[in-house]
Amino acid sequence: MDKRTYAILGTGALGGFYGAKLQKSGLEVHYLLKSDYQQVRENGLIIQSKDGDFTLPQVNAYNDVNKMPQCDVVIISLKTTQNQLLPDLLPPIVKNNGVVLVLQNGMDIEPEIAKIVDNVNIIGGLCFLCSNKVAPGHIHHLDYGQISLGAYASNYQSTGITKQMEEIASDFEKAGISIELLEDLLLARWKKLVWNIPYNGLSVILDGRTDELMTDIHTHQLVESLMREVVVGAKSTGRIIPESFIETMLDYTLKMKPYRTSMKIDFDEKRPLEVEAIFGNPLRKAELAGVNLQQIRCLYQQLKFLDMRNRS
Ligand SMILES: NC(=O)C1=CN([C@@H]2O[C@H](COP(=O)(O)OP(=O)(O)OC[C@H]3O[C@@H](n4cnc5c(N)ncnc54)[C@H](OP(=O)(O)O)[C@@H]3O)[C@@H](O)[C@H]2O)C=CC1
Ligand SMILES: CC(C)(CO)C(=O)C(=O)O
Repeated sequence: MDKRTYAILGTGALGGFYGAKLQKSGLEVHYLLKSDYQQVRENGLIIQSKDGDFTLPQVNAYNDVNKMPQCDVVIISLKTTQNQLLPDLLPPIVKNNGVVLVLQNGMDIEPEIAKIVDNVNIIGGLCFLCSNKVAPGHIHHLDYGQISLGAYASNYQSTGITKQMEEIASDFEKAGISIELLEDLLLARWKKLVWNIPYNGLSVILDGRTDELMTDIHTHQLVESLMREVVVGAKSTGRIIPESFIETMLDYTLKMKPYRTSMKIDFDEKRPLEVEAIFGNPLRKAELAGVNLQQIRCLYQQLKFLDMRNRS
């Protein structure tokens, strides 16, 4: 096959970074933008990265999906708070039998995509990336970058490794992004939440960076106890996360450069928070299985209040 073409639905901290890396490796990439459209169309993208800075003076920039070509792989890199737009944004650019690659944090996004487009391969990707958009078309990649990929099948049945996953992994690896292929997407989503639920939630509620949450004994204990509750949530849906994974996530965060989580950045910028995808959906999933995740519910309720007050 010819080289695969990529569309980036939401050219921000994550989509801008991965899209630019794919383009730099020689692939054709088409970027959907909103407020940065004019700037990026005229000046391209600037990537400031711990792995080496680079600029792409010319990119295929759009502010309307109807002007974009259909692409082999459509990467969803909007904030989940904008996913209500997907019924309009996705169908025009997805190829029959193409791939929709969901690189967003949270749970239960893929079933929503499956309702919007059929005859596509839906793949979820969990990104271990620390990246911020610091100005229009200017992305600052601070740390990490690895993606774990899993294919979606109805009700998150485990699928094995698909041909499309291997092809995407090959494109990303050529672009310098390391990829892990997984057989069970639901397990991968729960594992990512072991990080996102405590740190994203507490960073907003307690107004703290990751290093601050780790050095104080009380917040360190709180983080750990929330991680354990995510493990209980995973178990309620038949997914087992080993005890050692909690240690790995604590260690990963200790070694991370002091980081303002993406949810904290959204809060500080008075943007909507991804509360439903990261907290509401896993809570409801566990509830359906008869399990009440009390500590996570407590975070959810506080975040809903803070989010509403912050934007009113
Ligand atoms: N940043 C990171 O390091 C990580 C992020 N994630 C996840 O990735 C996802 C994306 O996050 P992130 O990249 O940080 O978020 P950003 O806010 O940086 O990027 C989202 C982009 O989508 C654009 N957008 C919004 N609405 C539209 C629209 N209607 N048409 C076109 N573009 C639009 C925004 O443009 P505008 O600014 O003009 O509104 C923005 O540039 C989230 O689910 C997040 O949790 C996961 C791991 C790490
Ligand atoms: C875990 C992390 C930092 C990416 O590795 C993230 O997902 C976030 O900031 O939301």
